[in-house]
Amino acid sequence: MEPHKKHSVDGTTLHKCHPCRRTIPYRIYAVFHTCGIIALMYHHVHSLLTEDKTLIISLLLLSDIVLTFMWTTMMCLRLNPVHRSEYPENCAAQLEDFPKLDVFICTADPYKEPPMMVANTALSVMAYDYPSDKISVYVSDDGGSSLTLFALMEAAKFSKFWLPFCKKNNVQDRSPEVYFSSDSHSWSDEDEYLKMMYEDMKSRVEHVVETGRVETEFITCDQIRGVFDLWTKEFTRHDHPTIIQVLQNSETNMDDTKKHTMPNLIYVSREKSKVSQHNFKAGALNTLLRVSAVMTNSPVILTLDCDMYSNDPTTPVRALCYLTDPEIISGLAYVQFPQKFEGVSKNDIYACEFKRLFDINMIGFDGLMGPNYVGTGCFFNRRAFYGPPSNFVLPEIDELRPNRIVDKPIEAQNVLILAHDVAGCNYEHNTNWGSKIGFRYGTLVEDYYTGYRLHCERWRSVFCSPKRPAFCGDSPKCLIDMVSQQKRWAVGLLEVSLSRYSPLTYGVKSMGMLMGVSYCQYAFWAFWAIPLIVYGFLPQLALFYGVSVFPKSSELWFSLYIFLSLGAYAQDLLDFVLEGGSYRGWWNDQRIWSMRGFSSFPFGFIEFTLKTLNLSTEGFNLTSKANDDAEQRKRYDQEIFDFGSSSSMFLPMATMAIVNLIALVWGLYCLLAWGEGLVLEIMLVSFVVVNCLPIYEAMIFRKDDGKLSNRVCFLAVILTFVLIVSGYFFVK
Ligand SMILES: O=c1ccn([C@@H]2O[C@H](COP(=O)(O)OP(=O)(O)O[C@H]3O[C@H](CO)[C@@H](O)[C@H](O)[C@H]3O)[C@@H](O)[C@H]2O)c(=O)[nH]1
Ligand SMILES: [Mn+2]
Repeated sequence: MEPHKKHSVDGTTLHKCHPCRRTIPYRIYAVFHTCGIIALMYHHVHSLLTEDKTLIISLLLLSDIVLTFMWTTMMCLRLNPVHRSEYPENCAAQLEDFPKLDVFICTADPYKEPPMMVANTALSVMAYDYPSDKISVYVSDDGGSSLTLFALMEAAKFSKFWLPFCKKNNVQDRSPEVYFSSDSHSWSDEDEYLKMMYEDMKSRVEHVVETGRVETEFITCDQIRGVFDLWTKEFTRHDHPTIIQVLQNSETNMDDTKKHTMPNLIYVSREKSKVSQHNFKAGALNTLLRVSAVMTNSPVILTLDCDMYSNDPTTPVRALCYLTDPEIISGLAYVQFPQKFEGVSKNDIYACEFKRLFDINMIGFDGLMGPNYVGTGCFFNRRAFYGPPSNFVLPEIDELRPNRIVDKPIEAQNVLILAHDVAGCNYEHNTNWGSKIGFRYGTLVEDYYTGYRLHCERWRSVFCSPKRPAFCGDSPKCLIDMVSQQKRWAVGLLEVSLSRYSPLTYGVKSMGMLMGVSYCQYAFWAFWAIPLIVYGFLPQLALFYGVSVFPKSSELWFSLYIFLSLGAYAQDLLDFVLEGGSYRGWWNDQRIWSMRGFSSFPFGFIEFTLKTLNLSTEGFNLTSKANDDAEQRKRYDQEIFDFGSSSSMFLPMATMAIVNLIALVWGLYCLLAWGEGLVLEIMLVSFVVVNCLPIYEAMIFRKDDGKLSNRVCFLAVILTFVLIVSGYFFVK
């Protein structure tokens, strides 16, 4: 799609694409920055040959190579960013011809992902402004939990009232939890009545979750009473048969007013066995792909995480502006919406909004071949899972062909039998699932990897970012959750970058230079650890021993350092602010990025190594979405860092903070005592110290549960001592 191009069908415009105005200045700046980098590399090589600080200079050179590489990947995404707008009202004219829509919702643990949250997510999509009989919602429960099934059974009942209510009153918040807890509207009697019904259901579900079992008197729906008997004594989440339960059928179920049909709602918990691989979320999604192919086989698929409810009922029509455009559909794999989060603190202290990931880089990718897939809020063209646009890969059985027309009711006996069959844990043996068909296996970041492989097959994608967020989700709300999530991503990304499908080799070959290198920014994400750790310790230790690692302020190279670092930071800030971020938000973002460099990334490296050597079997650690610690919640809202667990992940950053503080004191002392000092080193150290202020606070001044544990502080002091002593041998 060329920039500035309008796409119209029969004279009505469906969508437009506008290049960003910053493109030209960015390209000009890139030329200067590149010259600067070349000069710096020359400087390093020259010093390496003429000076005798080989170790120090080699480490700096290595770091700067990584920084240069990362900057290049960002530059590729800054070459042609585009914004898009779409015109759903023009698309809505063809209501009759809307394609069927299958929605996939993933959940995996009723205690980390409260069933009520899953129910709300399901209700919010069932209530889309879209022909109800064309929507089918499939919930995949990897936790194999009767509690989740119970919540969905209740949701199905409630939806018969909720859906007509939303449509009649044109409610915008179609997640009942959001609607009933908002105070931006006045309450009618009908509202009150529905709210009561909702609260009733909520208390039943929460009661069941609390007691941990579904008692028979709670099961009001006779048709599905039997299914709960499947949870026998031998049933565990890692070992159980397939459960597929149709909770609502659009052919037979009407809403409360008997005017509208209801969407399909289907609960799926795939068969699990300890001895066969389940491939985490990618495996769950592939099961849904097959089960839905057997039951409804809709051409459009929306994937959602259970924590991402729909925040705008018109979203599917918006996606259709692209997915029904005959000019592009044959090559279009998916339409990705950004992940937006609710309840984020004012300045986002843990940088969990991921502005770079979900906004800034997205528009950059969109000007090339399209955004990467981020696991949720994405409308797929079903065909995209079956090989490249020009080269259809046949599934092993006819019933799974993406273009097959389904002509049997979803509850027909043989449909259900086949659905159970394709959800079996051994079904994928000797098939192309996970390698050539469906979501791709082999990494903990199935989303990134699947999108990447689709782009390698020369599929395209589109980024759609409407003003009103289309989906709202949950993000980590304490530090340990954040660093653990990031560690999982780091491991998953290393699994891609160091495989034979690395974007640097395979990617560049199959998608071209720009896309391939852009994809490297994530793939080599953990490599940020190298420059961060080197710059966090090396100049500081050198400072102790009066050794200069950077040019003196009188040298010309000094200005080069200032230009490159200020330039890179300023451009990062500019990206952030131009895409709607705040200055404080940016400050927090860069701080968290450097903290990850001392926690998630190095620990990700270690875990990846252990995994490769078969010494660890770490899987997919779910992020907890049950924030029920009130104290912790309060600290988060007040933007006070929460180090609340005594994890060794905090040790390197605590050590780094202490080393920098001592270095700063010592450096300033030298500067004052002798009137000359290592200016660049002191500037760097001061910047780090300012960034570390919350860490010092958590070490010394705080008494609450969120402070840095004594064990970590103690170890950090010892480690600092060891570093300083050993610094004598390699710095001097
Ligand atoms: O074995 C598993 C593990 C996870 N999930 C689901 O995967 C989703 C994402 O898990 P979450 O703990 O919320 O991880 P996040 O780090 O928040 O998720 C981001 O990163 C993941 C990849 O690591 C992507 O799958 C997600 O879409 C993306 O939002 C949830 O709906 C889970 O229920 C499963 O279905 N089966
Ligand atoms: Mn999540």
